[in-house]
Formats: sequence, C-alpha cells, structure tokens
Amino acid sequence: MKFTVLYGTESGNSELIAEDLGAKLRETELDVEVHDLQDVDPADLTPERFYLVVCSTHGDGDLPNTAIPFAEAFDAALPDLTGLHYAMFGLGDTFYEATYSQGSEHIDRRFTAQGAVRVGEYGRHDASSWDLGSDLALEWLPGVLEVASEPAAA
Ligand SMILES: Cc1cc2nc3c(=O)[nH]c(=O)nc-3n(C[C@H](O)[C@H](O)[C@H](O)COP(=O)(O)O)c2cc1C
Repeated sequence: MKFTVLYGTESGNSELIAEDLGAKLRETELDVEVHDLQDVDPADLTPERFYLVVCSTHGDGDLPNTAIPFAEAFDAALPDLTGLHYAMFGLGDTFYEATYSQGSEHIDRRFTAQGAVRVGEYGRHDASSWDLGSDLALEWLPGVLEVASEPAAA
C-alpha cells in the first residue's frame, strides 16, 4: 500500500505528528510521503494511495493557515474521491469547548462529500491534556492500519 500523510498546521504541532507518523510508517512501508496541505493540489488525490490527515483547529473552530489554500482549491475543483480511503487525526483544545477539534472536520466533511471513505477511529489530541500528540497518534496508527489493510479499504 502507498501512504501519504497530509498535515494542516499553524504552529507546527500537526507537522511534528505527521512527520512522526511518516517515520513510523517507513519502518515497514516502502512508499510513504508526508506533505503540508498547502503544497497539495486536491486534483492529485488518488485512490491508489491511503491518506492520513493530521489537522489542527484555529480561529473559532476554523482551519489552520496551511489548510486554507487547500480547502479553497478543493471547493473550486470538487475532485471525485470515489474509492479513496483515509484516516483523520484532529488537533484541538478542550479549552475551546464549543469548537473543540473542529478544524479537521472541515477537511473530513469535504472528503466524504466527494465520495471518500474514512476508516478507523477518528483520532483526536487535546492540547489541554497531558498527552503528547505524537504518542497518541502512534497509538492510534495500528488500529487504522488494520482497517486500511482490509480488502474493502485496499
Ligand atoms: C489562536 C488559537 C485559536 C485556537 N482555536 C481553537 C478552537 O477553536 N478549537 C480547538 O479545539 N482548538 C483551538 N486551538 C488549539 C489548537 O488547535 C491546538 O493548540 C493545536 O495543538 C495546534 O496545532 P498546530 O500547531 O498544528 O496548529 C486554538 C489555538 C490558538 C493558538
């Protein structure tokens, strides 16, 4: 399987987590890419790859800076994502009670609306917790890989 880890960030936490996920995947997988969402053309998304999306929340439940150009390009292109499978890991802070971790959900809604299928648990990291984001993401990864390798998601 080919993997792409995508991240949307404002202060770098999602990037660190994405790089750690990429490094873990490279221990067993040959084709692993890690990209900032701002460098990704939505038209290039392909069902041939499995995507892991790591995205934080900023403003008032909004997308972080680097995910905004991607979302705008996505809305303009509305790519057909039929057959594409992905997993989602959202970052937020329960201090922002009403908008907790909603940034990633803006990407999630767009992917599912275009026919992509999310697999595995929806991962989340709360900046108000004592947990390290990468620890949680690396605990979350095996469950995702298990579902991703099932024939329906392959
Ligand atoms: C100005 C600001 C606004 C934020 N707004 C929200 C929010 O509305 N909801 C939320 O769950 N987290 C919010 N957060 C928390 C971030 O999502 C959290 O700190 C995350 O780890 C940042 O990840 P990043 O470095 O990848 O951007 C906000 C953080 C900042 C600094």
